[in-house]
Amino acid sequence: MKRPGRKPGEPDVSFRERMVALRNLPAFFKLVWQTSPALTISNIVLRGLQSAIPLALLYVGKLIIDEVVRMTQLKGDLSYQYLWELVALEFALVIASGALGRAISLLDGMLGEQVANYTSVRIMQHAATLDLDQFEDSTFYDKLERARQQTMGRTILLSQVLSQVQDVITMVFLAAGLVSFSPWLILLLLISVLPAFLAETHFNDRFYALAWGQTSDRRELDYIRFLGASDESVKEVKIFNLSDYLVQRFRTLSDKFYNDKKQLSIRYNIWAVLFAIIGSAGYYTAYVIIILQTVKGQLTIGDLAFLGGSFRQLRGLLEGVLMRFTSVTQGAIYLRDLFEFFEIAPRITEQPNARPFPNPIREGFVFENVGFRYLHSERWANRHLNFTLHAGEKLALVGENGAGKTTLVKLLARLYDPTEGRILLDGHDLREYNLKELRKQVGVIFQDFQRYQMTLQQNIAVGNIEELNNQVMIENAAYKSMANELTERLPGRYGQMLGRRFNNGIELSGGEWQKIALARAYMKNAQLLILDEPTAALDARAEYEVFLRFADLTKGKSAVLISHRFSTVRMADRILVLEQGQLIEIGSHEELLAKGGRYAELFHLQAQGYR
Ligand SMILES: Nc1ncnc2c1ncn2[C@@H]1O[C@H](COP(=O)(O)OP(=O)(O)OP(=O)(O)O)[C@@H](O)[C@H]1O
Repeated sequence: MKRPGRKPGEPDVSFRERMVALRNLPAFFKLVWQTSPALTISNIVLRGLQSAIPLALLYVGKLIIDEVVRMTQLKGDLSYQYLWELVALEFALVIASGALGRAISLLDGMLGEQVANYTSVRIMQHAATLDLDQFEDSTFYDKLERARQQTMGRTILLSQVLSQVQDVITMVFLAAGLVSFSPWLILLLLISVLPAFLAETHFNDRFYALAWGQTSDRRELDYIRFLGASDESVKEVKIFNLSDYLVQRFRTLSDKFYNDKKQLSIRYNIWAVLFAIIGSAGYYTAYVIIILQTVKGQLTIGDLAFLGGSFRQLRGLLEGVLMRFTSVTQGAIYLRDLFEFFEIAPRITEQPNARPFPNPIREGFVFENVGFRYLHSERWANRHLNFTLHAGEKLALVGENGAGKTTLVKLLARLYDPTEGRILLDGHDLREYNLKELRKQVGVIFQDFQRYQMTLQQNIAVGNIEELNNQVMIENAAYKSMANELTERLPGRYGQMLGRRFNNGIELSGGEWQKIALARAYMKNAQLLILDEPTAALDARAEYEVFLRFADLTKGKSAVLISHRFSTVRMADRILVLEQGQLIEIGSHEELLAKGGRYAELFHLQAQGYR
């Protein structure tokens, strides 16, 4: 049933749905258990002990009062021994309760933090298995964001659920005592607390819907906060004078969140006060009844203290349990987001009996009518691609911006699978091959490569992280890409922290970063090397040298180069010209020039610029 005031797409958190969400709790506790069995068990045992203490305290209190009353009515020599024993017992109980409470919150804190860390690790691990296009989908991002938020929230859920169980046990103890005197008091208790519980459920539902509806706006808010104060954006923010605009946008969004939440919070608190009055009225009705019975002599003064105390505590606990119930179900609903995220499965997977990747590649890659369309896009980024990348061949991709060059190499590296057609490698569909081996054998350096805020050594080693400590290999790769020249001016040499984010980090120029990225390509002995604009940031001399080495170093291996510079492109064996995702020309530099087609036109255009 849709409730009034609900926006389309907002989740409907009915009572039933809350109960259903509770089904996530066992899975959650499994996760808690996996995190630390020892902490989990200790926590449960301590809480079990703690839950019996309130009843014991009340009962000893009653015995003390009854004993005091009895003694005041006696004449002559009095024996205090029993009384002092009772007082000592109560003292011991109070001390035990305090110590247990501390121990429990210590365990809660430790366990909660471990659960948060463990969940973060699992989110990272799972995210790493997912496909590139899943990351390019904003609904996926929202889910990832909600899953991430779970990690801290779950610490609270954990202690809430455990406290809930503990309080229910305490209540059973207290109720047992109360029932033996007058069962209907329990009924009165339930009736007085119920309205507050229903209101709580309703408002929690509204708060969740509000948070749910704000997920993507919140991402924008975080993004603006980041843009407004980060080393990456500060340059442009200053030059374009963006600060006021960003602040304004931040204010608009954050004010909207604030106002939405404020209205709901005010309404919630007004209702909460009203229902608390009903709860108190119930308590005092019961109290008056107990007082009257005591006056009539049906109950002792100790009974009065015990029953009054039990009832007050029971009411407090019941209220707490019912209120907490809604936040526990709330937490369980958020857990659903977390577990749903874990359920997202990658589509780019390998079959159970995947083929080993050929080593060496014998024939090469054959594109058979390959087409690719991005998710949610009407346009084909690649279409009707038919060509062969022969084993050992160096192929260059040329085309205007948006022609589909990067998309083509992403298909080749199996970051996406073709929407139509297929890519064969040595006669078999690329999808049939072992994916891990494929990732090892196909090396790609993208134009938007990462500048890791790590040491130079780590920055190069990311190309093959298993060799992180292989100094010889790293220096070799650096030599091949000319990144080695850089080390001469880095005080920390290969151990030098790069970037500005961390202490003593040194920032590099665009071309220097590019040489490091190139070194990554040499870190593994891949059979197919794909370089997407590998020299765009290099100066002319560096570019020339890089390519001399490249041709030499990749002898016998296949390579695909994307470049807008014809000085680079002409070194390839063959050149493939793309236009609007389609292949329009293919051949060697000389052949294409002789043909006088699009390639020749683009080539002369660039050459003219240099004249
Ligand atoms: N992740 C994406 N989601 C949706 N569309 C995309 C995505 N990436 C690229 N496109 C679109 O696909 C088309 C081909 O893009 P591609 O990046 O392959 O071009 P390109 O030839 O490498 O361009 P450039 O020379 O500018 O790097 C473009 O129209 C682009 O807008």
